[in-house]
Amino acid sequence: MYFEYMKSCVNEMGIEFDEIAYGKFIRYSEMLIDWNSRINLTAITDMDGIIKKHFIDSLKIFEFSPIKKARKIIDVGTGAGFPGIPMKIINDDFELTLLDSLNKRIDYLKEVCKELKLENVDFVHARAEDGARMPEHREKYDLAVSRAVANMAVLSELCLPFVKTGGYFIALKGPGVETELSEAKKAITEMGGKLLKVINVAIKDTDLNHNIVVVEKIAKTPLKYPRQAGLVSKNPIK
Ligand SMILES: C[S@@+](CC[C@H](N)C(=O)[O-])C[C@H]1O[C@@H](n2cnc3c(N)ncnc32)[C@H](O)[C@@H]1O
Repeated sequence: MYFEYMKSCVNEMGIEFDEIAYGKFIRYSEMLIDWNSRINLTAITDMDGIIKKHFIDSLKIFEFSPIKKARKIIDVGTGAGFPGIPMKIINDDFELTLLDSLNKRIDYLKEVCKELKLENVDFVHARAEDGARMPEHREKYDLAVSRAVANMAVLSELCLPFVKTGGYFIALKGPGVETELSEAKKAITEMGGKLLKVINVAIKDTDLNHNIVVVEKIAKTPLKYPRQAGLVSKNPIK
């Protein structure tokens, strides 16, 4: 029912979309609804909402086309797998790490990836503040992505330490991003980042207007960051 809709949204970004990918999205939506009755994953439970507000919203990240070249991507605070899993379904050319601080969500993500036969996916149960201090994760990624986890100042401290110099951190944001960005200038610079661009995207057949905030990593993050869990959100860098 949503095949043509998804195909046209994805094709618009210069990416192929076929029945196999569509079948995976449908199975993913079924698992999301099923697991959501036992563990809290999402407030959006109707098919139309899942397709547009979760799947297409996540895939809009490819509007910034240089990320098609990323080979190692981490999704910080992935929750029910957004945006990481939709990205992986339509483009299998990268290694994906899904990080979340809630173990029940990690269990669910493992089941989804097994069921959808998604390969080269790693699962990390940790707070981002701790994960980014682990040598196997620190400055090891071409791209860190995150949606609906924290404001830009906090998120920059949580995500940029994972990114290699020359890589990107991308936050998927709703309206009102300008205020957040003006309050995050210092945090982005401190973490070795530079705001590259904000891409405004519309989701077809909805009134949703979202923003893809692209930050380039231009220098190493000082070792004192991220600060310990609790401090980052309680006392954001300003
Ligand atoms: C509102 S949900 C958003 C989930 C998903 N990214 C989405 O867009 O639907 C926020 C998620 O971030 C996780 N989270 C919040 N703070 C975190 C932190 N410091 N480190 C790791 N995960 C965190 C929560 O456990 C939750 O799963």
